[in-house]
Amino acid sequence: MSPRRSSSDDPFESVLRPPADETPDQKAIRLKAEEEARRVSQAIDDGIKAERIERKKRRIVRLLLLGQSESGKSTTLRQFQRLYTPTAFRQERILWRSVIQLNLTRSIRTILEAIPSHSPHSPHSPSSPIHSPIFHPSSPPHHHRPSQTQSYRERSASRPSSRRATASFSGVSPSASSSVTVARANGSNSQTKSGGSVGNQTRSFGSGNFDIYEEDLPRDREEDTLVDSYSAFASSSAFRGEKERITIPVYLLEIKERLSGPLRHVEALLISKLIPGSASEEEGYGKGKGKGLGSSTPFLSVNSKGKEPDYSGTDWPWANQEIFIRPGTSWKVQQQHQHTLSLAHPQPRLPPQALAQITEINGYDSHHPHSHEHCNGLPIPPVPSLTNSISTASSSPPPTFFEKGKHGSEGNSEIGAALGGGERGGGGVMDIDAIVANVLNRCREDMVALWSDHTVREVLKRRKIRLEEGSGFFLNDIERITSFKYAPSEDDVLKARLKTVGVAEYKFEMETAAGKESGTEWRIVDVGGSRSQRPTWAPFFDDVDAIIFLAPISGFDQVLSEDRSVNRLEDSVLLWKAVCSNKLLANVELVLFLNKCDILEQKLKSGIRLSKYVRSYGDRANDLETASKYFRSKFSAIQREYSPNPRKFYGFCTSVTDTTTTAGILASVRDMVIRQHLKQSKLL
Ligand SMILES: Nc1nc2c(ncn2[C@@H]2O[C@H](COP(=O)(O)OP(=O)(O)OP(=O)(O)O)[C@@H](O)[C@H]2O)c(=O)[nH]1
Ligand SMILES: [Mg+2]
Repeated sequence: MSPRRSSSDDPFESVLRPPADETPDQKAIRLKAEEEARRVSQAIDDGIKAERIERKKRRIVRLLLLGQSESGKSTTLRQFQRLYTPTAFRQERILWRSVIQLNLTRSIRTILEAIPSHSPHSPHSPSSPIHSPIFHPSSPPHHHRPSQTQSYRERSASRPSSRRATASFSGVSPSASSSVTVARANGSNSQTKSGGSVGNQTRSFGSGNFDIYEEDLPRDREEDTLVDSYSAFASSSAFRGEKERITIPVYLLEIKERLSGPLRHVEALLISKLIPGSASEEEGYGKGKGKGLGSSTPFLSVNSKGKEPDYSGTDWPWANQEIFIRPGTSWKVQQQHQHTLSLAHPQPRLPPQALAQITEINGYDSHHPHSHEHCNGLPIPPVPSLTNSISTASSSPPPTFFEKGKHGSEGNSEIGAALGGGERGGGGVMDIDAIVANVLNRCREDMVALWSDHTVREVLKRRKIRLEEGSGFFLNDIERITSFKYAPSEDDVLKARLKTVGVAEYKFEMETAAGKESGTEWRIVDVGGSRSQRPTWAPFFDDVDAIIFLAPISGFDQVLSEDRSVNRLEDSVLLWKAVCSNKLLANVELVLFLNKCDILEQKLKSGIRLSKYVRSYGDRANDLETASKYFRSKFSAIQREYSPNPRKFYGFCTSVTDTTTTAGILASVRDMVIRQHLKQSKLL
């Protein structure tokens, strides 16, 4: 085949070919024009290159934080802030108080919901509230062991035998060399409520790399049966041993009744404060779809008429939903505004530099279906200014919650009046912070009693609710957090949980010596990690210098809260594969944080065997060191196998809530990223 014929296959050739009858003059003109076109094209290329070099000279480093929801991305961001912009971090600390109060309130609510309520046959049904003559909140409840008890029997139903389950995940080919096998065992007491429990799975799942063993019954169904089947008056005084009856003392029912209303009210206030026009993310299941937060919120109902809010039933809009903040809502700015309005607790204004750190990426957000003006597809009416609308008698002494010996639902009425203020009259203004602090302080004793009660611990254990391992755990700090003077510590801010939805880029003008020396401006991009959020990541893959990928390896026995059919560890591995194999990221440095090692260690020490969930772990020692080494080698093998170009493996075992260890790791990451950045600048 002649070259001429071959080139005639090119559709451009006939167009670009010089005319056969071209004169020498015409040829000279054509060549000149072509030369000029080449010069222009070269100038454009040079311009682009110069711009890149200029940007690199300015040393703007862009770091992307990736990983599943609750993996620790935002916590890592906060660690960067703590280390490199300490002044702003210190000044922002107070703004986290509401988040921490909300985390605590929700943990208590989880406990309250775990305690069985009144039996339909019990005289302690809601229509006949408990008035125990021997109970007084000022005395520690555990000093009283009322003879009258309620109990429930754990169902001793036989469970189906182990069955091996497999299913394939699209886009990821199984690989023997990087395989991790995850198995699940029966009744292993190894699930946390907040992360979703493996035991809730009703269907099999897995991939070539993950073989999941499903042996449990669906947890929710089992628990419902547990609660429904208790008998009103058990004769046993305490426990009859494992798998037997637990008696629920009356004082616990009283605490439950006293706390439920006020805490829901506090929750409503805090949510309204953090996200006026609150929205709930429309994902996962078992979540209250179609319910907007409008004028029928408990807060508004108590506020407008001073009557007691109705917290019962399923109308509670946030009952099963995690609260999130969209970057576009600038909750810190919002809170700052509310603090400025506050009369009871005025706060200093944040310096503009602290506020300017939050860069909103509105162009992206505005296309997102979960815009903050909508809740589950329904428009949300604007929420009136809360600070101005809560009226109470600030000049009169604080209302006494328990001092008049009121119990049960009357306690709720009183606190409702204290909160709503309609009945109390008075012309003062009490801000949300003051009301929340007041209510939490008054609930303090009950909350402490609840969390320290061994019946409660047993109920939680039976229900496989492990709050200690979940996000936003503050139950060991109730006294401190419910004090009127409570101001969050650095550790508190790092432990606080606030879900991210959307994408936000944070600019770091380094305050510290280390940062200044490098002369580098850092831009850290934090993304939402839940499944519905992941399509938002790709637009940020362009022009990124490094990625910190967080894989919470403690999640080997948990499932995703947004999809309870997916094991957390399996999800992390699949995500890691996707990131490693992404062509856009082929030349990006990847840093892996095998995170939540502290929780992993706790789990292993408590006797949970990793090999029950990860079959390929085999008979290795069930300790942190061996487990983290094992995970490191697995993740490293995946990177090696899936990366389009060879790249170095940077893997760290982390607990990003721990300030000391994380400081060293972030310093190494920073140095490595800067070194790579400089190298690339020189290459340009
Ligand atoms: N004990 C412990 N808790 C951690 C660790 N890392 C993060 N957490 C906590 O886990 C919770 C979730 O962390 P986040 O940083 O909010 O998770 P995220 O990846 O940003 O999650 P999304 O915003 O939903 O994508 C927070 O309460 C953190 O304090 C860790 O290493 N150990
Ligand atoms: Mg986050």
